[in-house]
Amino acid sequence: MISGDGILVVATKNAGKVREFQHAFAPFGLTVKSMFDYPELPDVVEDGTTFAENALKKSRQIAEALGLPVLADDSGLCVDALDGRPGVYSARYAGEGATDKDNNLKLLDELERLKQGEDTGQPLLSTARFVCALSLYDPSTAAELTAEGAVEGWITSEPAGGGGFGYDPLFYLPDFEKTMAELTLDEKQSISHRGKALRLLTERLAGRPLGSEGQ
Ligand SMILES: O=c1nc[nH]c2c1ncn2[C@H]1C[C@H](O)[C@@H](COP(=O)(O)OP(=O)(O)OP(=O)(O)O)O1
Ligand SMILES: [Mg+2]
Repeated sequence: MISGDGILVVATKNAGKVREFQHAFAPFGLTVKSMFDYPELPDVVEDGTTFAENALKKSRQIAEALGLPVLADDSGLCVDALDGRPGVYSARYAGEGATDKDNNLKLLDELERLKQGEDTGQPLLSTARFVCALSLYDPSTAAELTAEGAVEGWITSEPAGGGGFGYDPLFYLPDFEKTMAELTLDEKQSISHRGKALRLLTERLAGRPLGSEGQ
């Protein structure tokens, strides 16, 4: 068990992530708490150069502050036509404090600009992938468990869907003929970067329980 009392703390201030983690952990009888439940804790500065580095920084800082095992997620969108940007800067692509809408507008603007005004009549602008790094850190042993997942898709100039969060309305999945924002929570979890990383993490957790190093 992760914390023994049916509570799992996730070091996030993203309501969309909280919803997805709650959905994923409900079948395990775990209630998810997030940084919305601990407003007194200071923000973690995400100055790592990789998703994994930032995820560890978030899980370790919050776990040490609370004295509990903590899960953190660092994720983002890597767009091929932009050489992998915005990547680890996805949340602040349009600047510090940017909203999802600001970031989506900036992404479409940059990709349209690359076409230099040429109208191809083609809504799919570039291949892209969502990447998610998870870190579960146990402050009592300093043990860290990690997992990464990715999902491939296309950036579309025709946003669609009211589900999900972040760049989901612009992320088109050819197999579904839908954007990520048009999927249900279950569907998104079954194919998403976060869903894949979570399944890997829970497999690794089962194989090597936290708090019992060396087994
Ligand atoms: O499933 C996703 N669907 C759409 N967009 C997504 C997804 N997963 C990450 N993203 C985007 C949102 C944000 O622009 C950035 C994450 O940044 P990231 O720093 O990991 O999260 P955050 O600052 O929103 O919350 P927090 O750090 O408190 O967990 O990538
Ligand atoms: Mg963040």
